[in-house]
Amino acid sequence: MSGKLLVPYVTGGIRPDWTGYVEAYARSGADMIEIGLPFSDPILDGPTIQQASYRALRQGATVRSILDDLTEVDVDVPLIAMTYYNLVMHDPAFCADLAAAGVSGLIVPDVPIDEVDELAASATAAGVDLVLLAAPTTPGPRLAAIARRSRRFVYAVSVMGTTGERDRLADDAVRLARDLRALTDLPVLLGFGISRPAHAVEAAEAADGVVVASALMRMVLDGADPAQVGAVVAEFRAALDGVGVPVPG
Ligand SMILES: O=P(O)(O)OC[C@@H](O)[C@@H](O)c1c[nH]c2ccccc12
Repeated sequence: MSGKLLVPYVTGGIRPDWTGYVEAYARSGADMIEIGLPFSDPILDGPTIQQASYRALRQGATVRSILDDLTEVDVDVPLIAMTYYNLVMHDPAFCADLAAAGVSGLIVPDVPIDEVDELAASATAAGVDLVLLAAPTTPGPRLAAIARRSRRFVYAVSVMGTTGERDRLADDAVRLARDLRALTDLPVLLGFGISRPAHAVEAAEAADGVVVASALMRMVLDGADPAQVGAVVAEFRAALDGVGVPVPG
């Protein structure tokens, strides 16, 4: 076992039985699970997660309905919510509601670090870890601040642009992960464009693990059931477990 972390994603409310994906991911070796709370204007998302968000919203998914669904889920794996600031900023109870539903982390990618104080305070008060993101163009001093203020892990965004599948890991990704590793003892997880187990292996040379979303959500949009998507999560798990382990013979 390499100890590399695997964080698969699912859009909350994508199907009536969507929590089945959460359970399948947990059984397939996920270390944490990212739950997208769909928002109508997901500016950082590429076509796959956009489509998943719209589909969930059309089916009536709300923050409330998703958190209610999650209270019924019994998994040992930490749940990390991801959403946009719009859904968070008007609701003083947002972080407390997450905690009450068993969610222990939060990613809000459109809050710049200079404006994160209020949200960070309410997350801390609720016992929710606010995960901050860094990008390949983030300047050094800012990178240090992000590394210092992030909780649970630091999210290293592998490319400038939107979420979505890519053919190969960006060169900048490995450099960013290395830079962050030098700044913090928290795990550094790479995300954006990790679409195949081979990408995860490459990413894990420098990072402590990966976030995988679009590659899984494309399957979900195409109708794959929890067991089928869980099988792909298990492939990522097996690939990461092989990192740094000598090949026998
Ligand atoms: O979809 P990808 O390329 O595998 O990347 C993960 C990413 O989608 C997921 O972590 C996430 C979904 N929406 C986001 C918005 C911003 C930052 C991160 C996210």
